[in-house]
Amino acid sequence: MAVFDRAALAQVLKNGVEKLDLGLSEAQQEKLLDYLALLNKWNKVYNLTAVRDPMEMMTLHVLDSLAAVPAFKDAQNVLDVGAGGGLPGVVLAIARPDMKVSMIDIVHKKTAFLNQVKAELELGNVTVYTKKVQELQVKTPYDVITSRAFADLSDFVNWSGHLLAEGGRFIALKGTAPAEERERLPDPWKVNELQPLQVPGLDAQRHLVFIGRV
Ligand SMILES: C[S@@+](CC[C@H](N)C(=O)[O-])C[C@H]1O[C@@H](n2cnc3c(N)ncnc32)[C@H](O)[C@@H]1O
Repeated sequence: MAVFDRAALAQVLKNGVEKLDLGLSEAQQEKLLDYLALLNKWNKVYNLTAVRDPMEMMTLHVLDSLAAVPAFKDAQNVLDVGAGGGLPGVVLAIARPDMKVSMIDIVHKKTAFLNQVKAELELGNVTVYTKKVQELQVKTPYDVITSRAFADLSDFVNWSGHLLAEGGRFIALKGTAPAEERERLPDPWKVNELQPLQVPGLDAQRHLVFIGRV
């Protein structure tokens, strides 16, 4: 089993943060490492991700989510749908402590983990829900709703559209984002932008799909 080499992981994180020009403090980078340590520990029992090697988790999960952070520049109140082990929600919450981040998942053991992360890392900007997103009702709608590896784009907007504020937008983190999936969005939704992402240390396609009301 691969060991959790914190010093080596810290170096890869530092290089990635510099490449992405995110300007995260040392304290934020330490929190990201603490999160990875928790994900690695709980994964052995809770099966939160199929990725088992901490160094792969750093690139495939943490840096992958960090690459999306600049897209949330103007966001104040974000929902991560199907957050699973906290990707991208926990990473966003650490990178942007000024932004409220809610995460929702139907699987109780995943949200138990997210609540544990919230408590241990003292993430006061995080809220966790255990239910189907279709059943979530909130007083204040979200200005950005995001997801990563969640569902087909049509299901994503159909199931969570009632939670998006007027003038808000969806940001889906996707691998290739096939044109066919982008083109058959139901009314009133349309893709406004498809932005390729470069994840440090990852030689694979990544895209952000921005969706808004027509
Ligand atoms: C493939 S995982 C992705 C997890 C995480 N976003 C990531 O990138 O690692 C999809 C997650 O969506 C959750 N999910 C599926 N249907 C859902 C629904 N209707 N409402 C909320 N969560 C849902 C699943 O339990 C699962 O944790």
